[in-house]
Amino acid sequence: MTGGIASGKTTVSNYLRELGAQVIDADHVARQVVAPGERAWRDIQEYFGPRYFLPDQQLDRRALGKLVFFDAKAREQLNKIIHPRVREQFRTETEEWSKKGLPAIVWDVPLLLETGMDKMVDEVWVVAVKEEQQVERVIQRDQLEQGEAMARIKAQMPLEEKIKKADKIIDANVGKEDMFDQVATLWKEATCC
Ligand SMILES: Nc1ncnc2c1ncn2[C@@H]1O[C@H](COP(=O)(O)OP(=O)(O)OP(=O)(O)O)[C@@H](O)[C@H]1O
Repeated sequence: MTGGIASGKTTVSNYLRELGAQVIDADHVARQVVAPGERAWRDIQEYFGPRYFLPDQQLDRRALGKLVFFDAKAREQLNKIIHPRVREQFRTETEEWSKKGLPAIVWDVPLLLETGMDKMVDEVWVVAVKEEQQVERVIQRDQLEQGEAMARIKAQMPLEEKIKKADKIIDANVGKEDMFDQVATLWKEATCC
């Protein structure tokens, strides 16, 4: 499952958990793989240096985030370090959960299409929200100015492109209850028979 910023991915994945889905969350995995001592943590130290680490050895996500927002080469390098580890962790966790006989496993990955991870799944679900609605949700949730919210939205792959690659679309322009009805139907289809 994927979708733009503040489209409703977390809301959908929390509901999927209620329905009994096992959800693997990319934000969580991305934090796991840079934990002190992990391979990506070591690679980041080697390439970016100690200034991007806090006194307790944790990665200074804010400092590194600032750097890669403005520096495309640094961003590319960081992605090169982190993405393979994230993919590996997804594969391992999925194998473990599959052995337990779960009917389906949901990957909640904001950059599913951008990173090519869509090639690793059976079905791509896109949580789709109109830009006006998205701007409103970003402004409200993150307390941002309109321009800043817009800049974040524009930095992402356009919704039309995501929709082209989707097997299933969740319309997130409607209220939560209506959105949950769609999710319940998709979950039933994916897990039945
Ligand atoms: N169908 C909906 N109707 C109204 N509000 C919604 C709906 N879906 C989500 N929201 C609200 O929109 C905001 C963003 O939703 P959510 O955090 O689930 O998005 P997200 O895609 O996980 O965001 P991000 O990737 O930026 O963390 C939240 O405040 C959430 O309560």
